Amino acid sequence: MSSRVIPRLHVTTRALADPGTLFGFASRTDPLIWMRGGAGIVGSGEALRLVHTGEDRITDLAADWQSVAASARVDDDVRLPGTGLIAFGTIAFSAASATESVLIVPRQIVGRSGEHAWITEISIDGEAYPEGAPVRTPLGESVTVPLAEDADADQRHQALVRTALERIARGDVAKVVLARTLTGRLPEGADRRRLAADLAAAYPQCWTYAVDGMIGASPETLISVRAGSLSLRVLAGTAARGHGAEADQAAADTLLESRKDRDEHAYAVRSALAALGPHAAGLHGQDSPFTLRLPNLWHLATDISGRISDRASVLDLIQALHPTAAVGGTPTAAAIDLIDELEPFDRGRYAGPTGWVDAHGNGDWAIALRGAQVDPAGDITAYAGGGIVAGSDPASEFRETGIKFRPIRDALS
Ligand SMILES: C=C(O[C@H]1C=CC=C(C(=O)O)[C@@H]1O)C(=O)O
Repeated sequence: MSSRVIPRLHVTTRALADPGTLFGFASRTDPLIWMRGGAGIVGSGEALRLVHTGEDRITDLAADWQSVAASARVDDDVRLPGTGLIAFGTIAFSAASATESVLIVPRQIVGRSGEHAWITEISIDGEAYPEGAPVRTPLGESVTVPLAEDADADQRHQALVRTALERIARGDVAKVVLARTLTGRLPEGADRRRLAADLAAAYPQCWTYAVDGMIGASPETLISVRAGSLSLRVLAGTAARGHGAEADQAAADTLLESRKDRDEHAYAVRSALAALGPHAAGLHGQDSPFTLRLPNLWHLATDISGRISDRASVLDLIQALHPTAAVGGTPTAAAIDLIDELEPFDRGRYAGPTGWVDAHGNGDWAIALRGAQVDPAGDITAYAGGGIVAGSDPASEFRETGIKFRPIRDALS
């Protein structure tokens, strides 16, 4: 499906005195946010929206973006990651999804990184240039929204996991990631920035994202690109935090020694390395995973970095990587077929790529986990899943999804 005609954008970035926290510069109803540890970018307004669906959604967005970048006039006084022409993106997990994959160029972006802060203004060529100072509005109150699940959600998820285990035993797949949903509704007028701000406060080590209603705090870096270098953090394998320091350390140690979790993790690392191989040189990661501590859980994690060998942009690398076995499975095509067969819902942007891209093909993208899609009317669908491999236990898998819902549940309570 194709986007509309590409307009010529005029982009100006200039340095800004310390703007304080950034959330207040985003729009209340449709915030564009990408933050981690107090640094990041927030956008308001919409200069351009590129939209695609289907099998070629990522390559089509990448091609459109190249045209936008090639024709834009950019005056960038700051020249840091996140300055100049930027689009925020959220991409549907599945080629079969009815949900749109989008790149959105805001009218205004306010950003900060360390000591530096900046404002970027974007106009469509020929238009009067937008005026000066960024406008911050106070964040609305947190809201309490119960997220509902069906009475038999536990039994249903366990039945799915058992079916997946049968298919694994039969040799159809070695790993498949299965998810479930919770639903709720934001009260009218609720400030969506508040949800993102609460997630960022509770999970400062995660990427807090908000793009086209997809809002969450993801620990998993799908891919970061900076001037020819790439890096990513692969996560797969999960354990609940223990109560008390000793039990907590024991939980991490058990996770690190768990054969089942190590297998689950290895599939995800292998799929990322295989996807990046044709585009990268000097790829390296740890020989064995480390345990990543988050407020709600432990993950097995591997950091990978390398150099881009073929001038691929961050969007090209997303096309190569998505879906990794952290959210799809192994082998990829058979796992995606199994997900389509077993999960009774369209994943939308859940487990899809979300992040930002600049005019040079740099950017940071996470896998859209630990979040929810909030539609314009306020309907919320939250998603969480887990990797199933030989040896997975259906009851534990259900509990694991419960732990992964905590960020969004807590932010709404
Ligand atoms: C699929 C999810 O998490 C993935 C990322 C980290 C650990 C995972 C796991 O242990 O199953 C999943 O692969 C999710 O949060 O919905």
